[in-house]
Amino acid sequence: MSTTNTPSKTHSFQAEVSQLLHLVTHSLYSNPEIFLRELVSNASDACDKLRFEGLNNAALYENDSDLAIRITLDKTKKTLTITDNGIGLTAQDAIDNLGTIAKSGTKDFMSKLSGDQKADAQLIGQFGVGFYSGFIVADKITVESRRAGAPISEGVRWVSGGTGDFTVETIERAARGTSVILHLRDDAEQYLNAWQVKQIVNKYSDHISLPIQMYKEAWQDAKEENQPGEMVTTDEWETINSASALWTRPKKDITDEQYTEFYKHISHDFTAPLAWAHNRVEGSTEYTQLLFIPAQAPQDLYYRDSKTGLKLYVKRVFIMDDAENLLPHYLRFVKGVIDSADLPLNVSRELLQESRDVKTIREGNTRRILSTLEQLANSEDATEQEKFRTFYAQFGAVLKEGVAEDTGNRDKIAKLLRFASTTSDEVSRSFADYKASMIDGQEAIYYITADGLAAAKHSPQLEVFRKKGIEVLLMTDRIDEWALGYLTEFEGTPLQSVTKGAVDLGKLQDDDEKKAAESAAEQLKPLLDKLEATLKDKAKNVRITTRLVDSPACLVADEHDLSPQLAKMFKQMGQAIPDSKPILEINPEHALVKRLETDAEHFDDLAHVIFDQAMLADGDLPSDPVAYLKRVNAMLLG
Ligand SMILES: Nc1ncnc2c1ncn2[C@@H]1O[C@H](COP(=O)(O)OP(=O)(O)OP(=O)(O)O)[C@@H](O)[C@H]1O
Repeated sequence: MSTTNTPSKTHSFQAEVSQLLHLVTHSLYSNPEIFLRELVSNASDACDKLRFEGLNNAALYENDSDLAIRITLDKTKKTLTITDNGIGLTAQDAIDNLGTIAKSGTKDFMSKLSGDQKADAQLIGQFGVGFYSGFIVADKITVESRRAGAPISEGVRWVSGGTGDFTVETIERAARGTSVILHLRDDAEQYLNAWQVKQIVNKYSDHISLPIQMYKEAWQDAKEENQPGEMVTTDEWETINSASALWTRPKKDITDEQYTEFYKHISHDFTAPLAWAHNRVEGSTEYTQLLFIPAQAPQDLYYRDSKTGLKLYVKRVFIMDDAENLLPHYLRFVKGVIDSADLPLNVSRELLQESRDVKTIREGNTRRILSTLEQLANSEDATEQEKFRTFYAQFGAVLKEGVAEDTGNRDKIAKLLRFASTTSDEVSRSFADYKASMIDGQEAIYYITADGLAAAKHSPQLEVFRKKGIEVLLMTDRIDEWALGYLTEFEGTPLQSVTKGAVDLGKLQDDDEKKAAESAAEQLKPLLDKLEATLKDKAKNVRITTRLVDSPACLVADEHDLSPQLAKMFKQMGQAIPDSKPILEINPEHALVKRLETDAEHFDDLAHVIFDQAMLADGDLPSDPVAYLKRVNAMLLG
């Protein structure tokens, strides 16, 4: 037992902690029992940390290497205590870690709070807020701890009633590790019932790889005859969970609920995963993979320093979080565990980069994730299909990065891509679907990139495709243009942007159309020259097109120039790009174009208006909007 050494000192909680505690202590919880999951999870993390530090410093074990988590109940004092013999806390650790919010998951949670107590309480129930969840059931928490390897005299006692402050004092503590003592509220006395606590541990924490122990209960007959017997607590410890790392167990012994709980434990995501893949891989490199595909993108998915990668274990010893070398960057949304049988226990991040085993594991993981996604995408089952839709809505844009990043799997990734098209507003058309509905004589897969669905759908460039009944894929993700730069064909069929270069409809354009276009180009040569001269600051050149039906003109990029979309994206990213002017294509059949030939007086204004309107049709502003308006107004009044 512990004795006090120094007087206690009072500290204030960080403002966010006070805010969080106010909510925790003043709300009614839909799911109060999650406090146990959170505290057992912390105890397990503390043991993992000791195992890891112990690899280089066996003295930290203090001759006791049997790591375990113990839960004890004291009906008289009304306390529930969770004790671990993990890494423990120094006094400073206790001040720093139990007085501030470190966990990004908790910050995430705080940002989701609505201010509506009922809704927020529901959120805590699902989410859990780490250590502070203890205050859901306790009106006072005492933490007693000693850091592994520290002298007995350097134990610490941290006490708080869950309001603005906490006290910290130095104590003597023989046992290494931490005890979290919950002084239960009157309305939380059900957690003094051993049977109930066991149920909760089974529900949420069965996957924890350490033994979670409680005193065994045994039936005792009554001492006097005709009196009822009762369950009594013995002084023998009993392990109440399976106590083997979940990924080491055979698949058939693991329920969906257990997989889901495990996912929540490692990811801090409160939504169940969409799918998982669990395999023991044998061969030149041996490892176990347990990979999860989440149902919801984290907020930091696109941040440069977002947490990526998997937890790495070597022969069940925890080595590191976020081992980014185990997955390519475009699969950074995947969560899970890799347990390698071959890597050395002292493996460092630097070593991981060079290891052949790691390369093999990364390739294996990539294959597995892509095939899991393929299964969902191709499933006949409506629920599985819905899962793929959810996946794609959350992570489709990230997956596209793989087209550029992962040459070896480019074809596999291309099969998973989905787009809206001129025949479907829903992002559901695959390249294969597209190919299956190509019309006779069609030789390419046509696509257009634009800022949004409306701009894409109404683009003048699509007019001829509509007229001929040719489907065009509508690509509206910022990354599409860039990714498509790496994908020139799909299973032998070339991909062609309808906004780049001259439209080449190949066999789809009949001879009469071709001839008509050629003769128009010849006839209108003087007009084209004049337009080019007038618009020399805006357009690279001006030419006749057959792609337009209802619109007078459109802008296209030259075959080898950056498309306007990509140019815009690079500009937004602050990158310098060569200045390239678009080509103005005009529709010789359109009345406005015809007017150009006859109305010399308004030629200049009309030429500029036609150019600026082509910009507007692409969803862009004319370079001088006021000049544009003046010209239009003058013409309206003229
Ligand atoms: N049993 C324990 N032993 C040692 N340290 C602990 C223990 N419980 C909590 N801590 C310390 O307190 C910190 C705060 O715990 P909390 O549960 O609020 O968030 P967290 O555990 O950091 O979040 P995450 O679960 O994302 O790691 C932990 O990071 C850890 O340093």
